[in-house]
Amino acid sequence: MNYISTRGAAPVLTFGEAMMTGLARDGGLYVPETVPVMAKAEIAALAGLTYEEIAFRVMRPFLGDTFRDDEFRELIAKAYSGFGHAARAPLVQLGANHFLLELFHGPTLAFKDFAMQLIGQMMQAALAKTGERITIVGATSGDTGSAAMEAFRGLSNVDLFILFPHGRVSDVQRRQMTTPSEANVHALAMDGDFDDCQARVKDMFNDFAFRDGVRLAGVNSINWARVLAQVVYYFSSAVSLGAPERAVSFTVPTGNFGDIFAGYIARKMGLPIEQLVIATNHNDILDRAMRSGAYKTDGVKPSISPSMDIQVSSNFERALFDAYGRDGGAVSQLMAELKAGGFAISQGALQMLRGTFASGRCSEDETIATIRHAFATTGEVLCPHSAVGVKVAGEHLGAVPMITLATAHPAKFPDAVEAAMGARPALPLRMGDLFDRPERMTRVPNDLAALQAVVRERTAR
Ligand SMILES: Cc1ncc(COP(=O)(O)O)c(C=O)c1O
Ligand SMILES: N[C@@H](CCOP(=O)(O)O)C(=O)O
Repeated sequence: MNYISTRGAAPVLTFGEAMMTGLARDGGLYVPETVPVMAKAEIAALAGLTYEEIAFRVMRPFLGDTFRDDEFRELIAKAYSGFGHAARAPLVQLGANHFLLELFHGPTLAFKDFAMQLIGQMMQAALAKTGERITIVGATSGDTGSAAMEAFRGLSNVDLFILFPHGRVSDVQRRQMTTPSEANVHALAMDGDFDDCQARVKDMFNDFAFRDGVRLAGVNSINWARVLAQVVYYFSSAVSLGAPERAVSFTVPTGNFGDIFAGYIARKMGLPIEQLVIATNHNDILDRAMRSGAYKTDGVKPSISPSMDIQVSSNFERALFDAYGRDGGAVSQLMAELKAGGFAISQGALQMLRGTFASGRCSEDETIATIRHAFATTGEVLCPHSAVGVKVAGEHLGAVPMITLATAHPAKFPDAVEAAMGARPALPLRMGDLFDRPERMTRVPNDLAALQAVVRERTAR
């Protein structure tokens, strides 16, 4: 299985190489050259299997010979052993034909744990074979960072730096990143918004002297392995509702487009998905682009669903690559225009995107109202991101079951939940002392050279 860049000018890599490389050297994102298709009988055979076994069967065809089968099974087992629910990703019913996929039972209470716990295991296994030491730099609007800290803290061959927008993540998210005491993890509170953090991470990858000097790797969803691990729960939830005999639809709270792109891959693999609905908060660039055909940034607006406060939606590039007939030159041109503020999607590409994704947006007031309504009618306490999904899903219900992804635990965002319900959800017992632990973080400017200096200084030995 080969991996190629969305900009068409980087070396073709294996799965293992793409995982350790992160951003392609031409600035693009790696995607599989071809997507393996599962036969209907193979999908049907997933029903009733453990989450771990489904994960093995769904991901195995993408891996080539990076891991032996027994080794990969063991990595999967270790990755999900710390989850607080036997089903890993349980479904609960919200309405007649509407289900919620709870993706927040991992160690840091967000869907990021599904991929981050596995990539942590896979990277450790790969590094143990080569004896290498790497530096991971990641950008976060709150959840990727905490999940990465949990997955990589204490490892002797990894230094992890997480850039988060200062003052724009919830207190729980910040503390999840600033309270790990292990010396190999570093929380950097940067001036700016998430888009700035993500842009600086990509700048570091595009500075080859720096990149090669510190042996830079990435665990944002620029890393294909992150997207791949997220494909699994589309399969596990769909088969439990009758796929492949019965089609299902998904609504996905969306920011960086990684999670919904995983759904797109599941559909290409043969999973019968009727609708794939993008749900945005008031940072609605994706919804606007789908409606108007113009992808134009207009500044990140803080919201009560802060993890989705994103305008430059990294993985949209992967969808554009397919929408433009896998023309890397065309994608490079669009990304150059994006740096200057935006681009117009061609008619042909727009037609493909509209045929593939539906979309909707949810205002701040609607988010609050949805949390309140879901609790009153079902007893389910939604986090604000999941509420964005539930509200938009409500506009797309049809004959087939709709599955809305619940991407984080409500206790990560107690202020929004309290505003809706008048009560603050409690953190799980194992995290009960989060607010008593000492914090450790470094304030950094939105400046590439200054950030590189911090990374170099702390990785020098
Ligand atoms: C809680 C939560 N919901 C939704 C999203 C959006 O996911 P994606 O960036 O994959 O679109 C994020 C951030 O990624 C998140 O942390
Ligand atoms: N919402 C994310 C933003 C980064 O997304 P990623 O999937 O590319 O890592 C976060 O919580 O950090």
